[in-house]
Amino acid sequence: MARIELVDLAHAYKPNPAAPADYALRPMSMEWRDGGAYALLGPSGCGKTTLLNIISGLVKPSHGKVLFDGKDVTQLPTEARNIAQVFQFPVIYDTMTVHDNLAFPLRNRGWKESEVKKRVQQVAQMLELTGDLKLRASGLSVDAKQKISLGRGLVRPDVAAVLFDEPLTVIDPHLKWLLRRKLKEIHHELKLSLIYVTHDQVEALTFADQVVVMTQGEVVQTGSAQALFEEPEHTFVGYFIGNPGMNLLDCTLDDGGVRVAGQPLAVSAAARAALSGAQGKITVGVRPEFVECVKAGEGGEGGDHCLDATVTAVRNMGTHYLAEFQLGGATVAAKLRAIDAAPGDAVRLRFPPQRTLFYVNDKRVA
Ligand SMILES: Nc1ncnc2c1ncn2[C@@H]1O[C@H](COP(=O)(O)OP(=O)(O)OP(=O)(O)O)[C@@H](O)[C@H]1O
Repeated sequence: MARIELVDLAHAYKPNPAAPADYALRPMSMEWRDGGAYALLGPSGCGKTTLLNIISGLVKPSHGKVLFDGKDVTQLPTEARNIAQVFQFPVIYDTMTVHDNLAFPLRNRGWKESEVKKRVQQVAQMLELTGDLKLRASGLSVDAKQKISLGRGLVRPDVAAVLFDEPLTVIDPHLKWLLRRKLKEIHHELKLSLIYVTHDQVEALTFADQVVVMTQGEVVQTGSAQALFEEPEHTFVGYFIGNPGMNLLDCTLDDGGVRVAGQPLAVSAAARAALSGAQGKITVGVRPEFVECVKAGEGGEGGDHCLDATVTAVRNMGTHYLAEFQLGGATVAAKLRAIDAAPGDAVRLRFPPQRTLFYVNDKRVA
């Protein structure tokens, strides 16, 4: 297992990149700890695969270095990096048994047969493949074949890292749910360094200790599921994580507070200080889980943290109501335990100050 450092890393597929948009990966530096489980999460085209391929050695970066345990591996080919990889589609030997497929990476490195047997049993048990060990891979379903690919990726204990590129794409939804949790348990047990590319937030948040969120070739935040949910450092993280994502509303600075859709919204002293003199686009963010709905004319004690809005939709989701409101030209979503209003009604929406975040040019300031 290895600590992985990315130092001033950047990559452009086109020659002579000039503008930031010319880069598939914009300049970044970060360190991933030995034995950590990391997910690279972002929409299609944001640069996840480029970053994974730079770590595996399939792509040589145009700038910067990749270090494994302090050793510069940037110019080393994939086979000299001591990594395991699992791809979207199964990569296995159809004519071999499941056992021999799992044993292959170990036998290739000269492991004793008794040790091979022990390790294969351990990995097969974790992936619930024990009953299939004697079967020929060719007769198995695509799900089972992909489990073998996962097993082959996880079987060597001495790799620098195991890299996964959307490995659950072909897996049936129910098994996908089980495997996500399984991978987390396996990580806990085998303590391998895992790097996992996905565009699926549930997959990333279930599997990883740390999620690296990317957009347009840039890493905008690395954090735990809780940090990404509660304290998104960038408006993209607020929007991309959560279902629905964070409410993000344009606002203007006002004496002692801000204005949202022309209405005053009181802010904390800390937020006021952070916003004072801000230049550029100012955005207020509050997650649908934290928005409160009170009747028009009522604001209770927190009246100055309320804004007038109109209900546009209410859906009963079984565990909660998902309500939508019109606030000026913007839409605000709220997940509510109960709602005493119907579409067309005037209400007040309360943004609790401790759950209300502020962004200047998309970066969080308070
Ligand atoms: N070999 C290549 N040559 C030129 N441009 C490329 C190449 N590979 C990727 N790109 C471009 O680099 C950018 C990042 O692509 P990348 O595949 O890394 O993103 P991704 O987040 O993994 O997307 P996806 O989930 O769709 O694979 C995209 O604009 C893509 O078109």
